Amino acid sequence: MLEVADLNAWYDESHVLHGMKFEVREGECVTLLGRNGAGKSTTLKAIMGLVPKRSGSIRFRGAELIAARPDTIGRAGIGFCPEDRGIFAGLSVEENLMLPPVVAPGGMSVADIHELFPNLRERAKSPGTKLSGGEQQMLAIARILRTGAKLLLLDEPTEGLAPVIVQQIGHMIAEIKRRGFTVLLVEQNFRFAAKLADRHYLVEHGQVVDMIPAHELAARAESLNRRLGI
Ligand SMILES: Nc1ncnc2c1ncn2[C@@H]1O[C@H](COP(=O)(O)OP(=O)(O)OP(=O)(O)O)[C@@H](O)[C@H]1O
Repeated sequence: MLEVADLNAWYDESHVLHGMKFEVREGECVTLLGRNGAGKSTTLKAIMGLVPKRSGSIRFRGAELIAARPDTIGRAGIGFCPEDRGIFAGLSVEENLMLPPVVAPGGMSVADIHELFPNLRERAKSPGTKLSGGEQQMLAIARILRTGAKLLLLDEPTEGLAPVIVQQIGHMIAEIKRRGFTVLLVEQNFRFAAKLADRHYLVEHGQVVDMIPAHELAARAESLNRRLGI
């Protein structure tokens, strides 16, 4: 579904991604793991066309997106949930939910979203400012599901959340996957990622240095923890 090859990215003079290469198949949940500053968030931004300069190849469902603008990339069916979640504080939950345009058929209905995220139904009229971190995260994911995007890029969805909320987010991502969405997840919380993902890519210094299928994770956990600095 998504094939990234020889992806380079720069912030002004700073060369941050050095030939990233990985793929995500339809229906998979795949993670990018790595230490702080390894280039995981930049990889998601580069896929969305949100870095000042990038080169290489990003193929999504066969179409080359390396030269495409962010709006074209969104309309192609890729939804991005940034680390800061991007909730508009002055808008209600309902307004935030309805904000992104529908890009393709097959998105979830508001009723389906409310079934999956009951908190959002209860908080429909609340302003974005009144939401907890967990509710903001749910809203940020939920509003992508409405658009018909089939590939979700999630940047550290568990960051700063209490363990019980992290567990809820985990159940939601598993359910999203069960419903046929494909997920590319950036995570520092290795335990969380381990339960959800089919495969993991280890990122160091802007490159993929290893790929670990879920079934090899237990056997390789010790060396992986060392490399992640856990
Ligand atoms: N807007 C920016 N301008 C300049 N340099 C940046 C910018 N954003 C990130 N960087 C640099 O790019 C490198 C990769 O950062 P990135 O955020 O992609 O890493 P990461 O693996 O996601 O880590 P983290 O978990 O800390 O976000 C780091 O050296 C970082 O300082």
